[in-house]
Amino acid sequence: HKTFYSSKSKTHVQYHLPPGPRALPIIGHMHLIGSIPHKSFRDLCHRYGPLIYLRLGSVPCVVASSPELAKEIVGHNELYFASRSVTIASHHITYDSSGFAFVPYTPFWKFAKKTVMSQLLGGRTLSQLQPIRADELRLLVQLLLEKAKARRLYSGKDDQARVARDLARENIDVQGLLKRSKVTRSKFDVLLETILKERQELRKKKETSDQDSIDDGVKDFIDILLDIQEDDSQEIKLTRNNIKAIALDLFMAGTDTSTSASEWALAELYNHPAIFNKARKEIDSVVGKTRLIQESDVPNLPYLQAIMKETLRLHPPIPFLARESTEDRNISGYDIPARTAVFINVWSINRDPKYWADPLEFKPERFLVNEVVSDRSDGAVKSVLDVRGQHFNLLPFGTGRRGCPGIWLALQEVSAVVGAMIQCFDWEMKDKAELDMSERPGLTVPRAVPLMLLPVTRLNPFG
Ligand code: HEM
Repeated sequence: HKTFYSSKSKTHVQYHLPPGPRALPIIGHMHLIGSIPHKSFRDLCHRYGPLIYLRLGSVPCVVASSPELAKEIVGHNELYFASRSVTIASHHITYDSSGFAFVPYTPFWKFAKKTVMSQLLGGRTLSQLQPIRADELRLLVQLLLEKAKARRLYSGKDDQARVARDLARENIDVQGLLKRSKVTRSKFDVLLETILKERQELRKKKETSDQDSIDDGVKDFIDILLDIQEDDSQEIKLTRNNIKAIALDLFMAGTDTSTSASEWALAELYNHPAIFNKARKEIDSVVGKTRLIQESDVPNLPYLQAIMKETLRLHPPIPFLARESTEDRNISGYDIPARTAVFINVWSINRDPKYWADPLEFKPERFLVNEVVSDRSDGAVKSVLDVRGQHFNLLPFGTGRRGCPGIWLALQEVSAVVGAMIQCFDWEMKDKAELDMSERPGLTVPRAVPLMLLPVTRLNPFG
């Protein structure tokens, strides 16, 4: 039992906290967290149980590492754990928390999330922008075909979005370092201001001209946000900073995650040629050999979908869900005081032999037949174990109202990209060794060693 001062009731309250190691003065348990926090959390949970209490500097934290606890915390009690704590760096980089991914649970967050879910990442916008994504995939495959001709290694470095992506990564790597985050933000700001100004000029031109030719009816994220800003009937008036912060949030949350998932998928496929060949057979029989795979093929490719799920299970790009409690809650017999940082260790749940057979093996087959679960107690509705947040032993996208709004986009797009890599190329390594599968230290889970493979053209869908 520990006594805390409660600012709400203005009294001292006794809490029955979850177990944990002994804390040091000032730093608390900081010294126990290594460069890969989700691994340190797993090791501590092995010693002290699936729910532990830590103090990271002055921040009280709870780590949960079982599906049952995940269900109790972010499922049954989701309303009390729907906030996020704001670090100084993330506050600064996201325009003083004017966005929504890294902010607490507030009316603004609700408005922004609703807007993002229904408009920016809603079905209509995503299908309208589908031709742009298809074009990007075509360009990527063409680039790789050229590399294959020249027998050059591909490391993703030719990507035009590299500058922006590196900036996003820079922020993640230096979390907490205010100085660096200021530099990162001002570089982002230059990029965003240019885009906004161009767009506003185009909108003005459109207003003054009656040419329909400027307007193709397709609106991207910035257009939609500017429309909302100009619409006086909206419950909240968006500021320029809000628009920039929301655009940045989507960019930061969507880029490294999708890259990490496709890179890990390709690395696992390289190490498992039988799985690679099985996926290729499926693509050949569904898509054929005369055209490039596209997003709309993905629903007809169950094995490719299983490969994506298995990749997200073993290599969740965001290894733990980071939430904050807004009220005192009792979870599994222990007290979690208000304003405690709460981490759900998705990565360790995904690798726990209690919940998965052969957890460290890359086996997409587990998602085809074996793990069919019943959604209803009468067994009437059956579905294959899914990644969308209803099965608490597999939460790569989180769950509930604070869950990832980019699930549909990510699953479609990353699957199509990986599918194209399987359909069009064989992959070789200079020395034919097994790939190094270690993770790079940090808060997301990129590969420690960049994936360097040589594409060999197997099929040119354009030729
Ligand atoms: C493989 C790709 C992706 C993975 C694994 C992933 C995973 C996640 C996870 C675990 C969370 C936290 C959820 C929670 O706390 O319950 C999250 C939040 C978020 N994701 Fe994704 N994500 C991916 C792609 C994307 C894409 C493509 C976008 C947008 C274009 C996106 C936008 C966001 C946003 C804005 C949030 C914050 C939501 C909020 O705080 O309410 N993500 N994502």
